[in-house]
Amino acid sequence: MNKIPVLEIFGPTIQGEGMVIGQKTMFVRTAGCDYSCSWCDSSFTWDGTAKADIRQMSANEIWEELKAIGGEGFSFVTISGGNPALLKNIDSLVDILQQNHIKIGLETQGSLWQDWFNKIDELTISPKPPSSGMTTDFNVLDTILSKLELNERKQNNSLKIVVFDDEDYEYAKTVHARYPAVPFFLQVGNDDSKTSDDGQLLNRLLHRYEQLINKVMLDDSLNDVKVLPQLHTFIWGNKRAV
Ligand SMILES: C[S@@+](CC[C@H](N)C(=O)[O-])C[C@H]1O[C@@H](n2cnc3c(N)ncnc32)[C@H](O)[C@@H]1O
Ligand SMILES: Nc1nc2[nH]cc(C(=O)O)c2c(=O)[nH]1
Ligand code: SF4
Ligand SMILES: [Mg+2]
Repeated sequence: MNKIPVLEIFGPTIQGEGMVIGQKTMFVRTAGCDYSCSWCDSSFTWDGTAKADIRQMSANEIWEELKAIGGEGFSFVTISGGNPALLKNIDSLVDILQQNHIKIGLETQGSLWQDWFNKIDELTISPKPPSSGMTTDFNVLDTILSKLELNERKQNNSLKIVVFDDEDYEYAKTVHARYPAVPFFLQVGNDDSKTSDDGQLLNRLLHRYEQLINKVMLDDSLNDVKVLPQLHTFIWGNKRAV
């Protein structure tokens, strides 16, 4: 079957995270994940609660829907999930987007490789810290990062670690020390990703952002790093598909 399981197609919005934060983009969110992070803000992609909303779509159908929703108002598409790296046939979607001169971002956790990673313009790998309950297979991560390094295309890669607590922070330092040449982002963890009280959430996240900044500023082992919030949560809270 040549279809891609899709849960959401939305935008244009801004990329709220990481290496191209602020970028105007459409999103394609695939269903299914090989992880089950304790704090996943998109758990509906894998926990069965949105099973009825999954659509099996061809790459062409996804492209048509992107145009139907986004009109002429986009030149960038971000593929996220779930873990899009579970899906070999995203290759066909990547090809269609490139034929139409659309730049492509990818969000994935670094547990699986696909050859189509080589065609992604802005590739974010987000290994998971201890608080997620997941364990990083550093052999796999090494392989993925060395494949990207060998890639001749001039693409941009980055590592982005979400931090919830001190143990996560130490984990982030380990990852940065292992791959010092890869652009490195720290992201504030949202520990209340179900609340609909946007005001309270904003206060909480701003406070946590300040704490993370303060910590990094005093830390000589994290110098060439960028510390970011999830900008979209500041604006839209925990709302879905924004
Ligand atoms: C929902 S995931 C989907 C892509 C891929 N599975 C991954 O984890 O990289 C997209 C991004 O959201 C981050 N994320 C998920 N839950 C979060 C939370 N509660 N707070 C902050 N970031 C979160 C992930 O770490 C990842 O960088
Ligand atoms: N605006 C916005 N930015 C994002 N960056 C990463 C997202 C994701 O869920 O992968 C995301 C998202 O869902 N919305
Ligand atoms: S890897 Fe990403 S989508 Fe999968 S459970 Fe973790 S945060 Fe959620
Ligand atoms: Mg998200």
